[in-house]
Amino acid sequence: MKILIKDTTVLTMNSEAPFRGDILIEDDRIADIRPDIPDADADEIIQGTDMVAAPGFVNAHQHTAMSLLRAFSDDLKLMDWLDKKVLPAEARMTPEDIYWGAKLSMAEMIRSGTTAFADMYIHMNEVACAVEEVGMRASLTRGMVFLEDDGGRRMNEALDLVARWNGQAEGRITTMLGPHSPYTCPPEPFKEVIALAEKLNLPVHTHLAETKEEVVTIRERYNQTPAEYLYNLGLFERTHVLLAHSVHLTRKDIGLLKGMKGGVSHNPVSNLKLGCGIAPVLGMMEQGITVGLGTDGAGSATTVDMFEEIKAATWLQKLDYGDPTRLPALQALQMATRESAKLLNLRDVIGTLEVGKKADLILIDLKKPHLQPAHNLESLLAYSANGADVDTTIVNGKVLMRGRQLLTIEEEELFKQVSARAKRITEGI
Ligand SMILES: CSC[C@H]1O[C@@H](n2cnc3c(O)ncnc32)[C@H](O)[C@@H]1O
Ligand SMILES: [Zn+2]
Repeated sequence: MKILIKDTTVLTMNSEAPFRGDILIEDDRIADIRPDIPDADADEIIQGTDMVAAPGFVNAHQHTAMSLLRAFSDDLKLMDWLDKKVLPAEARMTPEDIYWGAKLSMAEMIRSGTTAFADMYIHMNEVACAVEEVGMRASLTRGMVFLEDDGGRRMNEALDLVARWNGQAEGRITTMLGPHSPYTCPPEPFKEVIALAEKLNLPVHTHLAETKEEVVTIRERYNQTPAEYLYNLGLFERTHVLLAHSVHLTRKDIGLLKGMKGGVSHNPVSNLKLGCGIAPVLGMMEQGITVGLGTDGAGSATTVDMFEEIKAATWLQKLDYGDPTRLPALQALQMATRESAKLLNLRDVIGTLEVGKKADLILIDLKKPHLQPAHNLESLLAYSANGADVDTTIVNGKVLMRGRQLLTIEEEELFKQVSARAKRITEGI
């Protein structure tokens, strides 16, 4: 199968300036990028005039099925929100609910230009089924809380997910192990997970230092910061690690993360809405730590549109430093693409438009009042564009949305399913 995107503006997300050209996709890969590629034997030609072709966004931290809890409970502190609202609702979620919730998030992600995501949640087999069907790329993790003895059930589910799904769906699905956080995972089970991750060569996906309360709790329990806790367990030297949040880090903590494989998913909209604080994004980057972008679940962030994260990320750093030159447009866009791809351990696979990489890309329609005139494309995309400007979304060489029509998700049925399920799950809570 050959798809030729003609006469478009190519933004690779590497350092070169945007340029006019064609993009040839052969099967699942980008085969050529240059002006005037002959269209003789293309199976499909997409006219890219007035569009920007860019790598699809990589959402580095999601709880996809939490879309079922969108706008269910807002304006609460993290622990009140989790304990009083989210956990009771999650206890009612069936595997089928998770399947439909994940699909709802995927519809929103495809519509807003995300092609890959990292997900930590429960009933992940159903999320994998939805990913296989819908055609996105995902790194899936069974989130594990070890606050009471479950006879190894969560760990078995995590390993079962790995055995069944790692490398499946034409290689679009990869897996990680997911101890939820320092405050829900005591040292012994955490160490067990780290040993397994090292043995099975799997990355670890966890939350870190999201709130000040977490810092106080870990100090009371272990006389350490949350980052010291993970460091002293040996996590950073043993495997690739994806750390969500990392808002409350000391200078010393940042030093402990330096040199780690993997890095940090910054989730600025969730952090803003839950009043968590501003992550030391530039401080981490100065130490060479990879910082990508994620939304967190729609239950906290309310949307999973990466354009919102890009805006929030850059504006927060400008505000924090009182300096508008900080975290400029291209760097914020790179966080959402190339840097997040590194966090998913897919550095050589996706995240930039390059010949030989997987064909995960989007076309953004510039013929919109808020995207004219086109003085500077990077500024337009980072500061003016939104998810609804995405015209076409392609993953692994397959078109998932063309002209804003979803091709692998039937939305009428989806909306019917999620509204009934969301009502049942949340009733009376
Ligand atoms: C055990 S699966 C993952 C678990 O994480 C919960 N969660 C959602 N958002 C957050 C957040 O911002 N911080 C910590 N934990 C979060 C989710 O509800 C699941 O229970
Ligand atoms: Zn999270």
